[in-house]
Amino acid sequence: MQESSGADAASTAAGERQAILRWRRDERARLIAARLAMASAERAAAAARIAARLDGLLPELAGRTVSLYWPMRGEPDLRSWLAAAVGRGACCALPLVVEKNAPLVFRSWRPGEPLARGVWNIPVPAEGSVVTPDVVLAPLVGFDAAGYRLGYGGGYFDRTLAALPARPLVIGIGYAGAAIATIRPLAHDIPMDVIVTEEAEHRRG
Ligand SMILES: Nc1nc2c(c(=O)[nH]1)N(C=O)[C@@H](CNc1ccc(C(=O)N[C@@H](CCC(=O)O)C(=O)O)cc1)CN2
Ligand SMILES: Nc1ncnc2c1ncn2[C@@H]1O[C@H](COP(=O)(O)OP(=O)(O)OP(=O)(O)O)[C@@H](O)[C@H]1O
Repeated sequence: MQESSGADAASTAAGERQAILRWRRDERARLIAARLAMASAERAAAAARIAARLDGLLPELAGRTVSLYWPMRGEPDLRSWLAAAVGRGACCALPLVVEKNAPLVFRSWRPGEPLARGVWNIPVPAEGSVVTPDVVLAPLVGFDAAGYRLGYGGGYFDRTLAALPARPLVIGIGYAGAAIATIRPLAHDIPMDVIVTEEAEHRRG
């Protein structure tokens, strides 16, 4: 019957989605553990190489608004790059979860300005004004050759990029070891324009 095969198709699709979400949860755990197993000197060396690539990709920072992130769980630490970017005339910003399952908000921040604790205890600007970045550096847990990013599973960057009035330049940031064959993209996943690791720059398309 028409209805029952439609219902079967819908439940197959829902089952497949559940399987993908479970698989992603396991991949996240594996990739985060691998990253945390890197020696801190190795992570720092990789971050320095990522920073040098960013300088090549973003030679002109004056007047641009760039969102970064406060590193956690072994993410590449680009805070000294942020300080240098401010020195070159960029407005830097950090993301903030203002509401669960809603887009992120970006607040301007420069070294020395006060921080407060956000979700997961992530430091967030206490006072910065809300800005709309034209470059977004999105930390990633995993990525694939099509430019899709796996994050911590909150869907925050996808929601944020979907909600911004104009599409910023989106740069995924991670270690070369975060490469996987596919993140098994779903309809809501928005690919990065470029993914930068210590080893390479992967451009979409
Ligand atoms: N350094 C850094 N800051 C960042 C991000 C990031 O990836 N890195 N974010 C990038 O988005 C935002 C925070 N992202 C978050 C993503 C998920 C959850 C969270 O509560 N996750 C659930 C699991 C969700 C699920 O699997 O359904 C949990 O851990 O319980 C919290 C914050 C903003 N700040
Ligand atoms: N634009 C959107 N609108 C509504 N829900 C969304 C949107 N984008 C993502 N989601 C939901 O968020 C959930 C998590 O998405 P996903 O697994 O892609 O997160 P992530 O990219 O790993 O996390 P994050 O960006 O927070 O680091 C999914 O179940 C998805 O349905």
